[in-house]
Amino acid sequence: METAANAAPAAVIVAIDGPSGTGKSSTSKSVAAQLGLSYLDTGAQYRAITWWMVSNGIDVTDPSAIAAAAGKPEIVSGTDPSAPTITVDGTDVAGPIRTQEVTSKVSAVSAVPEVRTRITELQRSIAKSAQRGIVVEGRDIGTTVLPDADLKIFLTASPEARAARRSGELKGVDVAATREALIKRDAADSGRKTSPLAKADDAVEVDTTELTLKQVIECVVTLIEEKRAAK
Ligand SMILES: Nc1ncnc2c1ncn2[C@@H]1O[C@H](COP(=O)(O)OP(=O)(O)O)[C@@H](O)[C@H]1O
Ligand SMILES: Nc1ccn([C@@H]2O[C@H](COP(=O)(O)OP(=O)(O)O)[C@@H](O)[C@H]2O)c(=O)n1
Repeated sequence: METAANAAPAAVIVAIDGPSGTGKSSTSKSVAAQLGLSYLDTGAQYRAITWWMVSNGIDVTDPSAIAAAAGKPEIVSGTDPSAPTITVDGTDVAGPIRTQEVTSKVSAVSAVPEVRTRITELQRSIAKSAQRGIVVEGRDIGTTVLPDADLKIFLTASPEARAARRSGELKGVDVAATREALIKRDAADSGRKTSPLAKADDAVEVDTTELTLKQVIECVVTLIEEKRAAK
């Protein structure tokens, strides 16, 4: 039998939200790997359902067509932070979900309430089954998906820093065009009626503009360790 002295630490649920390019994915993966937690990229799930809609000829400018199809694809997320996976109906879509086409259409699909209800249920069930705890990153995790999370972080950074980071990844893509596309997507994600991108009242805001990725990771690990110690 385990005693209090050698018992495994209690499962910890961490929500990391914020706009594109603030460092959510890199921070969440690294923190989860360091602390032995699971990891869930909820943006990848919205991208996956968008990829399926586009691939199946659904008109993504028509919310009723999106709503009618929202229950059809089966989306499965692998939660190992060192090798996260995403499949749709058994097909690995990790590459196709990152195309410009999917990126430009994902905000319209993710704004449809039927899509959000379905994906939110999936996210809650994944978080519940993570025995050691999980880091979940997205836009509405602290506000809507996991309002009882042990720790909520809201990452921000200037549009210039975010655009420079993103265009550094997408080789050859212009920084100014990337900045405009990011600002447009932020506005759509923040302005939608159902669970918009927003900071939860009890989230810790971290501005990453002037921080290195290593500093952001250290900051989040420290906050989690403080929460665990207080549990
Ligand atoms: N603090 C930081 N300083 C510099 N580059 C960063 C920082 N945080 C993340 N990056 C880089 O910016 C890019 C976008 O980061 P990512 O974690 O994918 O952001 P998000 O998930 O919020 O969109 C990646 O190439 C990542 O390595
Ligand atoms: N919890 C979430 C996560 C993502 N999303 C949507 O999914 C899109 C892609 O999210 P992402 O995290 O992959 O975006 P990037 O930060 O990689 O650019 C966002 O622009 C939102 O429209 C959402 O609505 N809710």
